[in-house]
Amino acid sequence: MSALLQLSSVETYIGGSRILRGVDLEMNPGEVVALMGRNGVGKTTTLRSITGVLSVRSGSILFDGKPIEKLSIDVRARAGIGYVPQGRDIFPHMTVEENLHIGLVVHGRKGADAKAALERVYDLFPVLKDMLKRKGGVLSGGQQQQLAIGRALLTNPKLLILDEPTEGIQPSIIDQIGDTLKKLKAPAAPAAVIDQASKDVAEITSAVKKLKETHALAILLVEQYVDFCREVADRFYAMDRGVVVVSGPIASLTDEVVKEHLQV
Ligand SMILES: Nc1ncnc2c1ncn2[C@@H]1O[C@H](COP(=O)(O)OP(=O)(O)OP(=O)(O)O)[C@@H](O)[C@H]1O
Repeated sequence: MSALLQLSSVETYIGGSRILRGVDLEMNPGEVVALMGRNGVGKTTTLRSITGVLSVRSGSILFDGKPIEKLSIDVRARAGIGYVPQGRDIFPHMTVEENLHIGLVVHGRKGADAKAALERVYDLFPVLKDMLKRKGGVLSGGQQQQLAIGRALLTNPKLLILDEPTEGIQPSIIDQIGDTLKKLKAPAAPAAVIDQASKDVAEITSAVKKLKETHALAILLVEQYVDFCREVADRFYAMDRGVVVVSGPIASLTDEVVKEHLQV
């Protein structure tokens, strides 16, 4: 099978600093790949180099067999690269419907074509159809992520890039907060918070799994939450200081690897 995406020796600079120091990464069509690593090692920079938000200094990026490293963000998006940035980037004061319509307008989809694209998103994420008139900002974290993914799907991407889909709702962190609060003898409130966080992560997990089952779509996700990666990814890459230090099938992401390369 020929690779959908291939990064070879990619070097990217930010303000004179060499942030990526020769990244090699490959994805096949339909694969879910987790890009992992501690804070500041270059994961988001790698994603931005692929989408074109940052330009690469040297090395090559092939998408569908063609070099894309010199193309603009728009051209890469039209070639089939969909991107959901960190923080999801939805408009909190606009309704779900308006958020999706903006996606259609930006990508020039109209009429029957636009309607079909929307129906596909509603089929995948029925909760969005139930909440069309709600403001984006009042949705739960899991629902906001579905909205952001839904909007990115309106371009019919071959590759969907997700930057930290569980960001801000990691139960491990909330658990710790919960434990601290429990020690302060206030168990009621944190239990509710933990329930919501687990629900959000469950929703995001199921959204990614659903995409995996129903689309010939490859997904590259940056994620620090190891259990989530083990649940959804086929393979992983772990980065350290601007290079990939270990990669393999997700089953080879052992606790030792986590301890050596991922744990803070
Ligand atoms: N706009 C910027 N200006 C200067 N340095 C930056 C900028 N953006 C990122 N960096 C630096 O580049 C390095 C890599 O950042 P990057 O965001 O790619 O890391 P990351 O692995 O995604 O980590 P995180 O999980 O913290 O986002 C960091 O050391 C960061 O300080």
